[in-house]
Amino acid sequence: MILVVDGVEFSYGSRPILKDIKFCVERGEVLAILGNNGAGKSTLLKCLNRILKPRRGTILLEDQDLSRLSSLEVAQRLGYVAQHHQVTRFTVFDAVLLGRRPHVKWGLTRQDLEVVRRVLKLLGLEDYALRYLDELSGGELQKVVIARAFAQKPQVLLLDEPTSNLDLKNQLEVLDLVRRAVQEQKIAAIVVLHDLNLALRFADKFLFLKNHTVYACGGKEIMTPENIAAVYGVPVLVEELRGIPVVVPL
Ligand SMILES: Nc1ncnc2c1ncn2[C@@H]1O[C@H](COP(=O)(O)OP(=O)(O)OP(=O)(O)O)[C@@H](O)[C@H]1O
Repeated sequence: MILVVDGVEFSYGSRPILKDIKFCVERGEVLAILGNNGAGKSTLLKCLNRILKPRRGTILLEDQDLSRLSSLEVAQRLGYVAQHHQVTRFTVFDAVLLGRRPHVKWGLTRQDLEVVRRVLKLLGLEDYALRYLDELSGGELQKVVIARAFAQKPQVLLLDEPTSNLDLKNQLEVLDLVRRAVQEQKIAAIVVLHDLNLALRFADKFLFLKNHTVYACGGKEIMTPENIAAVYGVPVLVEELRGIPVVVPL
């Protein structure tokens, strides 16, 4: 297991948001975190990246207690893409280069620049390298922050709604790149998604959050009409279309 979460609890002030959260992720796996607006998905990702400190519970990253790692180790090993992005007057190249910062010792190496070039190419951003972030569209910016997380070469990618600003082609491309990176580099990705069909297409494992806790966690077998209706309050059909399961609201 690359990540084991056991009994995590978190409150904003006296308001409990996460209770007894338990799940694990293996190398080579993409886990989709699913649930209603306000269910606590982003809060959970922030606990996993140590932006927030759980009140209780343990998070093990490759058998090491996350709370005992240095900030540098956290930055080297966990790549986090937030739901909202700050726009700075950086070029795309420099913004992606920032992903290498946790790995830089004395100065940038040729290898760091090469990683950035490769990632820009992978995401189809080569022609944007010298453009400024505040001159990009929402979708272009989203690809840049994903590129930065890729350049970081983390052990676990934590992506909060990475496709929310992307058109259909880019949604499929970006999630396919995440999936390939996870398989090829034997890392893991934990992705918050609202689109159940994208989740079914790209994730290996699914975690439903409901009433502050894990309602269900497992493989495709948990993506049943009963579970989806219970979590989202919407009756649905789950049918196979050319071998791909598709969720259709009724
Ligand atoms: N900084 C904060 N202070 C207090 N409450 C917060 C804070 N951030 C989030 N919350 C509350 O915690 C709950 C969970 O929020 P969170 O953003 O984790 O939900 P989410 O499942 O990611 O939602 P969405 O799907 O809408 O993005 C919500 O009720 C939200 O209002």
